[in-house]
Order: sequence, then structure tokens, then C-alpha cells
Amino acid sequence: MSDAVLNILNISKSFGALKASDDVTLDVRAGEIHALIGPNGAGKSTLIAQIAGKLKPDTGKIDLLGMDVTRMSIAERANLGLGRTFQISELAMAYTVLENVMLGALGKRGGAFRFFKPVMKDAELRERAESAIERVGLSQHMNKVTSELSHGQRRQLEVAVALTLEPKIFLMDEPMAGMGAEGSKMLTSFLDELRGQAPILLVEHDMDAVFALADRISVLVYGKVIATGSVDYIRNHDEVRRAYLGEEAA
Ligand SMILES: Nc1ncnc2c1ncn2[C@@H]1O[C@H](COP(=O)(O)OP(=O)(O)OP(=O)(O)O)[C@@H](O)[C@H]1O
Repeated sequence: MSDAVLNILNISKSFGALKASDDVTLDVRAGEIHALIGPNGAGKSTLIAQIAGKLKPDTGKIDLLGMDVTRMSIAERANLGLGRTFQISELAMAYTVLENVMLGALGKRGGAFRFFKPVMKDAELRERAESAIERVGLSQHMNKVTSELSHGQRRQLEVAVALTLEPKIFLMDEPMAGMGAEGSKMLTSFLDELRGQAPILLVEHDMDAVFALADRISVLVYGKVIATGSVDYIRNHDEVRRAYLGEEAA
């Protein structure tokens, strides 16, 4: 049996006449960071949305841990172990770091927001949240209100929220976006370590981060995967250089 945690098989998705995903097949294997790169509008976010369950593919199949999840809801996929970093807008800005992470853990239990207060006293949940916060290096900011965090710290917080769900795989859509050089470096080393816990499908424009982290890279152009392979293979791939990397790979 293959060690693929996620298998995307012949996925296609059109918006009117536009094929945003065109017969995409790729897998994410245990222990790896698989980067998905491509020019603006290539269909990276559309593909991630189909894996997460936000969009339904027109054709094709998505297997997660050997189960066909193509028709499952976002919540069902999350419960199976599909973690994704939330967009910043999904964090509750008026709440503390700890409260945000506990809210995330609560989601896993199917609880409701109105039960939040008693939940804050739930020792097991709190412990899980605190350990996730520690793992991303935000312990000293545990009781800070989220709106007071820097952009980079909010990114770390998103990962902590995802970690409480004990994901078997992570989807990350441009985690480096808006980070300064120092923040990117820190996040790069964190993701490097995280792959040991759960493999990552990483959409990222920051090529330094991609080349530093990826075990494999898939290149999407006009909705199609034009190449999949190691960093060296992709850097030296003629069509990829023409379509996307240009001088960057030189
Ligand atoms: N809901 C939608 N309705 C119509 N067209 C859409 C929709 N979502 C995406 N598209 C189009 O599908 C194509 C792929 O978009 P997508 O956002 O997936 O690309 P991307 O590779 O993530 O781009 P970027 O790197 O700029 O984020 C684009 O041409 C986009 O305009």
C-alpha cells in the first residue's frame, strides 16, 4: 500500500468556461512537505478549497487516509484529521490567544459558542490548548488579546488552533504571506519540524521557503499539474522555468 495520506485523483473544476482545476492528480505522503506552486490564478486556492470541502469538484475523487471524502462536509473532513490554517479573519480578535485555541478545540467536540465559559474550566481541553500554544512558541503571549499580536504571531496562532484538532495532514495556503524576513525564517523552521507530526500540503509564493522546505513540489499552470518532483528536479525543469520560475531558479 502506498504511504499517501491524501490522494487527489483526476480532479476537475470549472467556473463557466474557465477550467480552474484540469484533471489534477497528486498525493501527499507521510512525513513530507509537498509544495504547490504556480503563477497567480493557476488554481492553487481552488484546489485547496476542494480538498478542504469548501468547493465540490465537477469530477474526480479525493481520498483521505484511505477514505473517499469527496462528498463529505468541511467538518467531517476536519474530524477525520484534515487540518488547515485558518485565515486571520477567522480568529476572534477580541479574545485571548488561549481562548482562541480553546475555541478551536471546542469545535472538534462539536460544542457551541454559548458553552464557552464553562469550557474554559475544562482542564483536559485547557491542557491541550496550552501545549499547542507552547509548540508554536506563543506561551508568553497566552493571555494577550489576539488583536495585539503581530502579523507573524497571528500566523503562529492559526497553526496552534489547527494543532488542537490533532490533524493527520495540514493544508496551508500561503502561511508566509505578509511575514517579514525574521518571521518567515521562524515559520520555516517550525514547519520543518511540524512535518514529523503531520505531512503538509503547502501553497506558497515565497520560493526561498519552498526550496528550503519541500520534499516534493508540484507546479500548477492554468489548472494543470505540469510537473511534480524534488526541488532539484523542479528547479531544472525547462517547462517550469519558462512558465513560472524564470530567473528565480537561476
Ligand atoms: N468562485 C469563483 N468564480 C469564478 N472564477 C473563480 C472563482 N474562484 C476562482 N476563480 C478563477 O479561477 C482561477 C484560479 O483561481 P485561484 O484563486 O484558485 O488561483 P491561485 O493559483 O490560488 O491564485 P493566487 O496565487 O493569485 O492566489 C482564476 O482565474 C480565478 O479568477
